[in-house]
Amino acid sequence: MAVFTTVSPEEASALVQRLQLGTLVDLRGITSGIENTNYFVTAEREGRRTEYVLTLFERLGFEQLPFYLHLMKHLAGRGIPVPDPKADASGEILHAVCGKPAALVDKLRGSHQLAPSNVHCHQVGAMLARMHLAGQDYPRVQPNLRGLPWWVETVPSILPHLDGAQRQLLEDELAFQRSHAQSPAYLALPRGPIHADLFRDNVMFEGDTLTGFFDFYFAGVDTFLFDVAVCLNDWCTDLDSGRLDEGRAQVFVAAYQSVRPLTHDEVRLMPALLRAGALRFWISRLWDFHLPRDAHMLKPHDPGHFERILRQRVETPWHPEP
Ligand SMILES: Nc1ncnc2c1ncn2[C@@H]1O[C@H](COP(=O)(O)OP(=O)(O)O)[C@@H](O)[C@H]1O
Ligand SMILES: N[C@@H](CCOP(=O)(O)O)C(=O)O
Repeated sequence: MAVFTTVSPEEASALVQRLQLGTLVDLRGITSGIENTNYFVTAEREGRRTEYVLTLFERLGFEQLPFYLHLMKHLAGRGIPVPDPKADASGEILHAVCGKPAALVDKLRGSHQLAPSNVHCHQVGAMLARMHLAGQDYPRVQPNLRGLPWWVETVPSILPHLDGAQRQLLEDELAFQRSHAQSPAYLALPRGPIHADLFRDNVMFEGDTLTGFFDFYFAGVDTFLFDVAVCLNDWCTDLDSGRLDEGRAQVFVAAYQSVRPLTHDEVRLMPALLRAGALRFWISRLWDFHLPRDAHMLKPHDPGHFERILRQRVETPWHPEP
């Protein structure tokens, strides 16, 4: 489960009061998730109950968090359905609970769509593009902290845990991505704040209607194409084989392009970015699996899934239809 830090009702109650949200009526640990401690918090004010999500950040520090929290506020202010962080009387949205950095945000309505069809891919694609456009005037800058420099730093600690074929694949792909990242076409790709982890379990639907995106704590300034690739590798991928589902992928990209058309180079570089998106999550899953922080408390995701996806993307490059 992902409650690394136990929050008492007294501590949660003090926060709820400080944020002038009424009185605490319920506090429930959330057992999914792998990064942070999360609780559902219910508060009552003037006879009305509202649900929030309390997150205690277990890896990120006070210096990195303003980028994520203000980005959510910025996007929420522009009509993108993302949780709005709650401020105290002085306007501060980054709090401290149990000595850890913490935030309290709106709980989004709905549930995850874990078996997405074209209808869901269409909505995520269009909303992703809206989010990219809405983020373009966001003034804060922070790189994607799970980008190339982190891959380069992390791979040596993972290699001893792999067999020969896996080592070869990881080293070859890292070399390819390092060289690709120097190419003029890559360096000229459109950039801005991206979510960078918009998987099926970070999006909510009510029925077939998208109600929001959450979990912005891997966001950063990076190429928009990387965000599209991360989504295609999850929303439009057959989970057993790792193959891209051509139909869903075309729908996703067409919906994205109906809001923000891809440039010629974005279309051209799609295969390399699909590989980058697969590599990023293969590395983080291997890292969580072989070098866990607190093994009894979390269930690492299967790294083999992204190894399969990476092999598929190398063998079968994919471009969207014009
Ligand atoms: N703002 C939110 N609204 C509704 N549910 C949320 C929200 N934030 C988190 N959750 C729930 O908590 C779970 C774990 O959150 P997540 O951000 O994925 O954790 P972690 O960052 O630890 O991986 C999600 O799968 C979702 O069910
Ligand atoms: N989406 C990533 C893991 C990140 O965890 P999250 O629970 O914060 O989304 C993966 O599937 O490896």
